[in-house]
Amino acid sequence: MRSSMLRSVRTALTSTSSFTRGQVLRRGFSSESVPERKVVVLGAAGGIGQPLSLLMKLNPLVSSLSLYDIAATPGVAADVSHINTRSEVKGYVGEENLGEALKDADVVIIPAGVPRKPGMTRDDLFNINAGIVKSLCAAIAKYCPHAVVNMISNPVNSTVPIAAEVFKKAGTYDEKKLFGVTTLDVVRARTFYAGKANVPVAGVNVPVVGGHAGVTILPLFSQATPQANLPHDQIVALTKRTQDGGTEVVEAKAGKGSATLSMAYAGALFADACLKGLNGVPDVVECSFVQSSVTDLPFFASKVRLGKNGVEEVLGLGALSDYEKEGLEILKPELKSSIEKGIKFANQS
Ligand SMILES: NC(=O)C1=CN([C@@H]2O[C@H](COP(=O)(O)OP(=O)(O)OC[C@H]3O[C@@H](n4cnc5c(N)ncnc54)[C@H](O)[C@@H]3O)[C@@H](O)[C@H]2O)C=CC1
Ligand SMILES: O=C([O-])CC(=O)C(=O)O
Repeated sequence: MRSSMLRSVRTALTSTSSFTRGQVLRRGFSSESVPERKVVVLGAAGGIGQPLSLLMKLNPLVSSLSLYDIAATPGVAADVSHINTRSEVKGYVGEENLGEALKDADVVIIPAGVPRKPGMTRDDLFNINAGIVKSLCAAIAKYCPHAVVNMISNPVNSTVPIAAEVFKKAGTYDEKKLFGVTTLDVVRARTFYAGKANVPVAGVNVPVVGGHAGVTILPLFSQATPQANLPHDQIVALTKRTQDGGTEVVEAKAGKGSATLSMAYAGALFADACLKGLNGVPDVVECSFVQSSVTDLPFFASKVRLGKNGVEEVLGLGALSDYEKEGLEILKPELKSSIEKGIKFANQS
């Protein structure tokens, strides 16, 4: 999956046409049948939004790219629109244009909201971001109720349940189409594991389950491929580093925000997987925070098979090590209360 996306990016950068015949054939489409797909980025002028918009402009599966923010989108859209790839780019600014931005969307990616500063938890963002997400989701329910939604705004453990409640109230909720983006946890786990195991990172995979904050992030290194049989103390250190990956970046940025570039990469990877699923590409599997019955919690991140309707199958956790079993029990109370906080907020007003 990753190599095919890199191929897509490379092709986009080197081709004057939107995508090559070879690429179209590799994806199993005739050039006539590559579907039109509209992708919307809400918060497109932000730290994540800008590089994510760039990466989506490089994705040959996108035919229409709609960039929305409360400020500065015309500049970002004008800039990105000059890139000679398939999609047509439009920029929208201000709430009065949100409906037009969203209309006919296939995939809506939401990196709108404030990022952390050192000393803050993701939950400290709740007060501001919950309201932003709630109003954006109300607009999605109104203008593109059938779109796949990729929620990046933190705290993901609460913003996804908020989105679900907003959609339920509007009568548009489809649990197959709502995803919390936890791909950055997987990206980090792969990178850190490859470093410790001393294996080429391109071939590494590590499922990451649970949620997207601190101990709720549970990387399953016992299922990492290739297997490296790392000693327990190294697994513990890798787990902790993956859980604290976001904080590592927040501290290094020293007040200038949180992960943006790696998040844009991860967000583009996940949106690409959703588009492939919508287009009927088989065996597209990514970890994501979705409505789930894998545990007793109503939302949970695990491997998900993506298809033409969004979630095709939520996959189980597989065999866990004792350390991972313990981690699963530790994460449940925090994840439960973050989910409940989101549900309560959405139903308050
Ligand atoms: N899921 C994940 O793995 C990750 C999530 N994040 C989260 O992503 C969010 C965005 O982070 P950054 O891009 O660094 O922040 P940023 O502050 O650079 O950008 C946020 C953008 O959202 C826009 N915005 C605010 N209210 C809006 C509204 N009502 N409608 C549309 N746009 C609106 C702002 O104008 C700004 O351009 C944060 O909540 C952050 O915590 C960040 C990294 C990883
Ligand atoms: O740490 C943060 O606040 C941003 C984030 O979610 C991440 O980088 O994983």
